[in-house]
Amino acid sequence: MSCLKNVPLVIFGPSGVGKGTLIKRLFAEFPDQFAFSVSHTTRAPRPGETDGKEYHFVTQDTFKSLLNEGAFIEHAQFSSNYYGTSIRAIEAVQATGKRCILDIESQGVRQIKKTKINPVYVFIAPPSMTVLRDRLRGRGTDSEEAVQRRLTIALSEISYAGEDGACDYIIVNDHLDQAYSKFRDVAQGNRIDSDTLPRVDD
Ligand SMILES: Nc1ncnc2c1ncn2[C@@H]1O[C@H](COP(=O)(O)OP(=O)(O)OP(=O)(O)O)[C@@H](O)[C@H]1O
Repeated sequence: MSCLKNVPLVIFGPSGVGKGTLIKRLFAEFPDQFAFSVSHTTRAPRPGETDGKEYHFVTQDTFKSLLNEGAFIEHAQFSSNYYGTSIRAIEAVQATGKRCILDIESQGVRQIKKTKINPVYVFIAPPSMTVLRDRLRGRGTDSEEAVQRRLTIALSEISYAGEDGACDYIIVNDHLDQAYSKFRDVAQGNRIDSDTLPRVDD
């Protein structure tokens, strides 16, 4: 077993690129080897959600105290709610012997780089902007306006991934089986050859 297998694995990349699809397949193939950490949130639990399972549900005051104590390696605000990944949540996964998987945005990646956590960073890239647009449309969860917004953010994520030291590996999610095979290799602590970032002028 490689020592790389125990450090958290951070997956980031544009919305709609297929991060969730790859992670779902990994969890299905190796249910005992990988897990998400349980994030904190100030949003209210939805029906069926349990505190400590989907999220640690906390008040804004508790969230702010934890933030001031330096409990979070990354946090973000979406609409009026805060979300954060705590060091303890990562340690809780590690204590079970599983590898912790973090599916986050590039803002979170920048924050984690300032902490003592030293994960492996994998950027999942689309083969092209056209394909990304088609996947976002095909998913059918966003309005055309939202798709355009996501594409604009995607451009800056891809540009960040191209910066020196931004990520350890780039995997282009073109053919799912091939991308998954590379992703599984990295998740299992192996080294792979990075793919090349797509041109973004199509
Ligand atoms: N290699 C692939 N080829 C074709 N379609 C794919 C591929 N990978 C994923 N998809 C499809 O693209 C859509 C977006 O995938 P997914 O929801 O996994 O993206 P995501 O990166 O997790 O997005 P978000 O960050 O918004 O959650 C889905 O409909 C999925 O089935």
